[in-house]
Amino acid sequence: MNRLRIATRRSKLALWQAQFAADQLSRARPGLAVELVPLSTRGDEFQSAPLSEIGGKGLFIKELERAILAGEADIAVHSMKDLPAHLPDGLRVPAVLARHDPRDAFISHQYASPADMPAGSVLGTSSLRRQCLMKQQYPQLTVRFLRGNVQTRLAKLDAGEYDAIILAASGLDRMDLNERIRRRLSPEESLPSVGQGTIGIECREDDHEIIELLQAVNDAETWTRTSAERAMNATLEGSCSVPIAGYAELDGQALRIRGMVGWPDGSQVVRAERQGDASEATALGDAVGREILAAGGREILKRLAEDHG
Ligand SMILES: NCc1[nH]cc(CCC(=O)O)c1CC(=O)O
Repeated sequence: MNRLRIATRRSKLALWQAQFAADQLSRARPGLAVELVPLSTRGDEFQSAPLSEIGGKGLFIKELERAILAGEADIAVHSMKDLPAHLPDGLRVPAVLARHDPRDAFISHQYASPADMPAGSVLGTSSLRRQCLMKQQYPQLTVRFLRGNVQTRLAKLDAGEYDAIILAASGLDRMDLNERIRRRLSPEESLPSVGQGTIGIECREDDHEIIELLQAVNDAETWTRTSAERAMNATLEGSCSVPIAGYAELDGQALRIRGMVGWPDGSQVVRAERQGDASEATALGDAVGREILAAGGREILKRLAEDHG
């Protein structure tokens, strides 16, 4: 193999991430000719509708997966946050790159943190997780729907449509827009999304040559954290139409994973956490998921599924 084709979405952030992965792969295999294959996805084309109405998270990645399965690309580079709990048959993610900042970022012209926002202030986010966690702590806020790529969302804030917005810190760091960040929210303030800040690489599960190449850029620590978070998500059967968070940290071999499921208006939040050895990552993630289900999460997920018909 001397040529590697990388399927990517066309947004600036997606292209940056694909190029970042391309650079790491080129370093791991000098002489490899890496090229990007930019594709349009339904999620990018229908930016004004709520994701849950146009088909959910999978929309951003289906076209990239189709291209790999059709042999039009060898790999696809994704934000792990955008990958559903279960991958389609025939595909796998053999590598994740070293995680960037997993935290949520608070951005505002007037306010330094969510706690400073007076009653009735408008916070922009279309993440049900961010909405739920902010409303739980600051019920006086009005949360308003906000979609579009990172640049579009910042432009809507600047146009005065919102008093503040929340975005992933990693996306802003990658786009060199981090001077816009007023506060990086701690996991206690805003428990991150499963996979946030992590770039993953997907390929065909029978493509052994590519899998071997990808393993050279895999980051072991990120892999362990991702495994724990995704195991929790799989147990909860998480989708993007549900407020779900899952965040794992590693200190040497000591793994800590925290998770939550909530009601979108913040009126209910169920949390659980486990600590254990890194070798037990998936079991710990699964245990957090099961504890959340038993402590009221199952009821919340059932009611949300009924609401969405
Ligand atoms: N929901 C879209 C999305 N998917 C991944 C990121 C950020 C990059 C990452 O998590 O690595 C973003 C933007 C955001 O949430 O602000």
